[in-house]
Amino acid sequence: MPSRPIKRAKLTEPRIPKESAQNGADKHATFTKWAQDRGVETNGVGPARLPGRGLGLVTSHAITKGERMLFVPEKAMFKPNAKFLKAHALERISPHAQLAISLMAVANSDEAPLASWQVTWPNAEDFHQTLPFRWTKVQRNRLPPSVQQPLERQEEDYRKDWNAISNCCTEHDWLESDFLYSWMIVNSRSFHWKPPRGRPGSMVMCPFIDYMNHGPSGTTCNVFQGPQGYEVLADRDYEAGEEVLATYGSHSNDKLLVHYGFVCDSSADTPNIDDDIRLDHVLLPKLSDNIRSQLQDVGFLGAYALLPATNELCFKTQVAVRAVLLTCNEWEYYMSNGEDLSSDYTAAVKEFMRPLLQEYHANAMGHIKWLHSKRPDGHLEAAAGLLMTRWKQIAEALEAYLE
Ligand SMILES: C[S@@+](CC[C@H](N)C(=O)[O-])C[C@H]1O[C@@H](n2cnc3c(N)ncnc32)[C@H](O)[C@@H]1O
Repeated sequence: MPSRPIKRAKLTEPRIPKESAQNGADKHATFTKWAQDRGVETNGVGPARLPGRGLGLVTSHAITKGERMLFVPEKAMFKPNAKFLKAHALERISPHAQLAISLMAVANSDEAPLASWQVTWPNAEDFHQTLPFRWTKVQRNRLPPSVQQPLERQEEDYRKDWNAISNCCTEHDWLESDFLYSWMIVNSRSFHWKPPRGRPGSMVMCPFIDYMNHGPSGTTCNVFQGPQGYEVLADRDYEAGEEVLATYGSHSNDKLLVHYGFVCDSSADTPNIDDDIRLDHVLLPKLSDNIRSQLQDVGFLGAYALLPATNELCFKTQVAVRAVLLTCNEWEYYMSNGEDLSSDYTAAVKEFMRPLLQEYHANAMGHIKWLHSKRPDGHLEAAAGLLMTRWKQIAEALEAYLE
């Protein structure tokens, strides 16, 4: 293969100083030292490889509830390069693009000051496998309908960002694939930082905390922004060897899949209060224009869902179906009070939804069968594995409700 000029060096292959050009545990030890030299405090936690989730943070000794596990001072954060952005008239591009292009600039500089950190990040191929944004058309056509909209939005955001910085990349002879990689790194590992004393906020990268994997609300450590930096406190007592999680937000698995390329457990045995099974594509076509317009007026049009953790339809769905079944008076009473005026319509709502959910269940089973037929031995590659997991969650939630 012809060698490429240094300026075009890919972010996937950062120029790495000799002392950090190591494999496995060594590169993490080098990075840990690099982070500590910049003021990052670690207490009893370190990186480890975990099946099915890349790297994560694991306790090396017992930790008591409330103890500080990590601290990342502001000075250790990587921030958008204001000087670079100003020089290229890029101050008004999105915060995401500002951070991504600043990351590219630093990675392509002669010093490559983040190299020890970069080698701990996933490579472009990891993103291609797990992010629907990078999947083939065939794989994307197998996604649940509820995932299509956020996926289109993400693509639109990326396209806007690329259009905004493409001239700058041409000027520096940087490739779009490098920007895309940088954009995906920011997408999956950045934080919002609002400095004290009213200084403007931005998206930033925080060394070490970015090892932390996600857990649903109520199952994770407390990660919060203090005046000096980001802090992680133990939410409970930990034994040595336990994974320490953060929550990226109370996101459904659809959102986690589109945005981060994974899904959390979500079943009756492992209830995940953040997950929902979106039903817009089954319910909206059954609502007349008149009903839709009434729902729009009261802010209840769309975002209908089945909640697997409680095995119930969400309140919005209850309202929408009651808009079809009840008189105007009864419907308004239900909306205001959360209960029916006279007889309880919960069973009638369920009967209304039953054929729609049965059809969606048949659809889910069709996808599961197709995925299984591709690899009857069960060894699915990453994208197919994620699709299989999500369709199984959808099918199980629908079955539980229909029972
Ligand atoms: C901030 S990074 C966490 C560190 C990452 N696991 C790594 O190997 O570098 C976020 C990425 O970790 C993975 N991840 C986070 N939480 C996960 C989870 N609960 N299950 C599986 N993968 C997870 C996803 O690929 C996500 O985009």
